[in-house]
Amino acid sequence: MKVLVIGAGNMGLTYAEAMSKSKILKKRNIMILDNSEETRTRLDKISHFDVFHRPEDCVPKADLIFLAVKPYHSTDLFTRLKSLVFEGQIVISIMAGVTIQTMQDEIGLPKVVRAMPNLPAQIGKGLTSYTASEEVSRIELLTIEDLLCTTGKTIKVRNEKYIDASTGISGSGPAYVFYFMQSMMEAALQMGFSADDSKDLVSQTFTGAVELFNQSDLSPNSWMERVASKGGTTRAALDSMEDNNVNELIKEAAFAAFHRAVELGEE
Ligand SMILES: NC(=O)C1=CN([C@@H]2O[C@H](COP(=O)(O)OP(=O)(O)OC[C@H]3O[C@@H](n4cnc5c(N)ncnc54)[C@H](O)[C@@H]3O)[C@@H](O)[C@H]2O)C=CC1
Ligand SMILES: O=C(O)[C@@H]1CCC=N1
Repeated sequence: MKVLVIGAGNMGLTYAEAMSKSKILKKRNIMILDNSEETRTRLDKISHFDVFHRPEDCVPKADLIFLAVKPYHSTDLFTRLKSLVFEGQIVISIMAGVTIQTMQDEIGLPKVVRAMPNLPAQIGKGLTSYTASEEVSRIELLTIEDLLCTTGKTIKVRNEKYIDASTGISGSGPAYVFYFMQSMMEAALQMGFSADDSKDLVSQTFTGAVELFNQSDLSPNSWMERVASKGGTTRAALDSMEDNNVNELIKEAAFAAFHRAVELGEE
């Protein structure tokens, strides 16, 4: 099976690298198409990929076309793909918002998988949700799931609404965690810690808390109660967050991303 990854940015290259290490594909079975000369020059130095700049040289050779360009580049790309694709090819898209129906109509291929990964895929700790058009067979979907699993965990969702929803939770989610980390690092600096110490204080706190959570069946609320003593310091912090409605604001932010994903699909 030959896979063509279109768009070798943060996510496309991550998937190309991960898939190339899997047993499902041989290294030479991954092709990359990117329209940035700078990116292609950089990639040419990584010998295990065949890198292309003209769709006509690679699209007809692919069994599976993995789309990883920004959503606003998709329309031009679809127009170029339409005359080059042939029946039986499968499209996998990780683009936020862009719907299966749009890809079927604009590329002209019925077999489409829509997936939403996240940035920790870069270190094999990603979470990718996915769903497929009914034209994709169960066997094809099993192979695709194996490919998506090369970057971490996968969850199959019922329909595209959940792809947009997971964009608001796991797709954009790493940025919310970094937002929280940035705020805590700024607080540490204001308290007088050095930049290095601020980084250690915050990063080890996040790592430790997440590992505790992962190794137990307790909810985040139960863990919060274990940290907070009555009348103590943590209670003061949690009360301050409650008074400022932080819980609601975080949910509002996740829904903003969800709604933006839906909106991108309508643009
Ligand atoms: N960055 C993230 O955390 C996540 C991104 N995504 C989705 O992944 C997609 C890619 O995002 P990034 O990798 O962050 O973008 P990026 O900007 O790092 O990479 C996009 C690449 O596509 C190339 N490109 C643009 N138009 C092209 C065309 N017509 N033909 C060939 N190559 C073309 C660009 O040169 C660039 O190398 C987006 O649609 C985004 O919604 C999904 C989940 C997480
Ligand atoms: O911000 C974005 O649109 C993409 C989708 C999920 C993460 N990054």
